[in-house]
Amino acid sequence: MADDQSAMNELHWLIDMVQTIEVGLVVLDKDYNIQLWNGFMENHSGVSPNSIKGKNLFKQFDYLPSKWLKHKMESVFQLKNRAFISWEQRPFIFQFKNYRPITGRADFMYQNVTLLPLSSLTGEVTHLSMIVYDVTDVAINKLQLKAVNESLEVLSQIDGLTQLYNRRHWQLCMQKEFDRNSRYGDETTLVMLDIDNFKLINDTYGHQAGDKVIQNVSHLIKKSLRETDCAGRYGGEEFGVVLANTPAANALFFAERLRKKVEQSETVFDEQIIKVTISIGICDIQPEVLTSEAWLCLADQALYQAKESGRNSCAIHQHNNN
Ligand SMILES: Nc1nc2c(ncn2[C@@H]2O[C@H](COP(=O)(O)OP(=O)(O)OP(=O)(O)O)[C@@H](O)[C@H]2O)c(=O)[nH]1
Repeated sequence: MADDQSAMNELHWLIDMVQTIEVGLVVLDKDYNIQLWNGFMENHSGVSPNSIKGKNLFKQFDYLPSKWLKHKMESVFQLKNRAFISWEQRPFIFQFKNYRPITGRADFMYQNVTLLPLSSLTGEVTHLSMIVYDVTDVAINKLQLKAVNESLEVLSQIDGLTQLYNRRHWQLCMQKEFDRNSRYGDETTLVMLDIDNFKLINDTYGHQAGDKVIQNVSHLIKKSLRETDCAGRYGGEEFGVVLANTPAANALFFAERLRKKVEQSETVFDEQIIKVTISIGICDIQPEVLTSEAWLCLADQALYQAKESGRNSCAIHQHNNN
């Protein structure tokens, strides 16, 4: 008798907690009919448990991304696994207003949602539970930080993906070297390089894999530099390196070393090994090169030549006086 009383108490407490907890709890049957709708869901939707019990979730909330969400729910039923939906994937599932004072600027409640299979006494998954977490504070903080970082990054000289100089800053750097060369006649060489058949990498492995390849090549470039060299990401998968105090013949050593390093390296993405090669164009400054733009153009022509000769190779621009 005492045990019964205690069990009843426990059940009562549990029900009380389910109703008052600051987390949304919904139980659905296999036809997506609502079997449980706790106090959190009632408070934020304005719909009471009594009025919604037995109703179809997707008919009741026609804004829900039904195809996508049903697909996720189906997999929970079939695989008997949990599924998670992060606010970064979709800011919210339920359109609830945000009432939090600190993050008052958010128009809606950001949510993380867990889908949980619920088994019957026979072990069969007959229902699933949606657990809805209000993560507005975390999301707003993260978004604000991201916005600040983004504006700082735009202002800075560094390319976000590769951590090399961005195009704008690299071009300034190249211009400075060109001017210095005009004044002091130092030997300076420009090296332009480009990942071969990069479109194919993106098409085969996806853009994220492509980004990782770009990062890997950038890393190898960085490791090959001396302190006085200046490397930047000129375009998507094209890079420029200004080698100060280096004649073209020596730049070829640098270029060949880098070409081989890239050829031998591997980028691992999603357990797949991706191998790439690069083509390289080299151009030093001779009297006929009158501007930094012309210098860049000649190095680019040499790069084109390297591509034409079958890729994975280096080409030096031959000046008319040579
Ligand atoms: N993943 C990724 N791809 C990029 C980025 N920037 C540019 N690309 C892609 O790089 C590819 C460059 O392709 P193309 O210019 O045709 O050259 P390619 O396929 O490398 O061929 P070759 O240069 O002739 O060897 C394009 O598909 C761009 O979309 C980036 O930041 N990340």
